[in-house]
Amino acid sequence: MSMEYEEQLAGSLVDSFPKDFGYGVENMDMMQENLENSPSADNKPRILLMGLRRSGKSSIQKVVFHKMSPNETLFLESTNKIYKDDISGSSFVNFHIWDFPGQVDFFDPTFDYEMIFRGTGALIFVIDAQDDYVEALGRLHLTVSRAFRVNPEINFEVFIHKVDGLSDDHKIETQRDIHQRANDDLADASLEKLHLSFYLTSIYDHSIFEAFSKVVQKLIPQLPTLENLLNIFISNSGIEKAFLFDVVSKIYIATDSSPVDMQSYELCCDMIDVVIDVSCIYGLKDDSNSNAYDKESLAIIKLNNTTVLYLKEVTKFLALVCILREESFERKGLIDYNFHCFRKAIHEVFEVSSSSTQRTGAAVQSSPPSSSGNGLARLKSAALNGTPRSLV
Ligand SMILES: Nc1nc2c(ncn2[C@@H]2O[C@H](COP(=O)(O)OP(=O)(O)OP(=O)(O)O)[C@@H](O)[C@H]2O)c(=O)[nH]1
Repeated sequence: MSMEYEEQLAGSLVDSFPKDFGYGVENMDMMQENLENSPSADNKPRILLMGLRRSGKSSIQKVVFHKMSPNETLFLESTNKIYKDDISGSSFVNFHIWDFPGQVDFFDPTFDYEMIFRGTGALIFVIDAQDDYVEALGRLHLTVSRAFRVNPEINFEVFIHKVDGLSDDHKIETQRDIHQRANDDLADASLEKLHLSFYLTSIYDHSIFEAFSKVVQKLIPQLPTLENLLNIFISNSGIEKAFLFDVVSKIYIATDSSPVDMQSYELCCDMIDVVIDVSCIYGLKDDSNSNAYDKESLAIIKLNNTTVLYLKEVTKFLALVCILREESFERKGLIDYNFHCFRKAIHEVFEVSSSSTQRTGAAVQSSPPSSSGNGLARLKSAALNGTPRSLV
């Protein structure tokens, strides 16, 4: 079985990867040198955060990528200029997020929206669901129609945000209404080809991480290969669900093809918090070079409902988190062997993709989170400001 498994994994690596996005791999030193000399080193894909004033754009960015606790966002000041955030220093996901001030004036000659939209992978438009959203819908239409004309390849994502203040019925009704009106506006403008995806989000639960995961996944050209590897891994190991997580942001960059249920995702996010917290408190060595998340990172949590959570390091940025039944965990040797093959395959996937991005000069993840730099600081702050939920 194991040989077959390796063959299947190898087979699935034959896919060729589009070369426009770059992601993290582990043997980075050589690559970093090349990149520093590369003129296009800063040519990273862009995710734009747009929406009316106070809709929650900066909060989303701070909570997801800077581990700010949701309550602290109450004190965020209004953004007055475009804030460019390069989150690639400590995360697998290698892109820029541009947070726009509430009112972007497309008619302002100093605002070169063509240049901005041309290099954009995804445009997230945030609508405050607790407010009257008529004005926001008008703005959404103006923004996406302009962007679409400049670059029809952009993924248009609408976050119906702050839904923590809404009842379940109200949430569904708001989503239906916004969906209907936004698409009617597009149909009136003969823009039926422009596809909008909608998400109900809040920074006070995991919905914002889940939505961001889906946005980011659409930008990962290797996604089908990753899903394929995860499917093969879980079916040969008796595992029920597996997520490949970016540890710092807790975005899952891929999962197997069985449906994602929110509780499983939350459980896995919480496990990452626990592992990093415990590692920060008890796992760091005295020298300042040690890292809270490293090659040795591994955790097994047995729940009282015969479920086992299993976390293992895959790369400097990625962890595999699995949910399985206790009886399947009895074959831990098999799971570990299959994991070994899976890990090897993941490394090959990103080595192939990074060597192809190097050849084309596109951006790749250049600096792993050094213990003294951003990475550890963020992991440490993750430990201090983990998500506001306790273990489910
Ligand atoms: N209830 C609730 N409040 C939120 C949520 N997200 C953000 N907020 C609050 O919304 C307010 C505005 O958030 P910001 O992130 O500053 O909004 P912004 O869109 O960046 O605003 P500008 O910089 O003015 O464009 C803050 O008080 C946040 O605490 C959410 O999911 N739920």
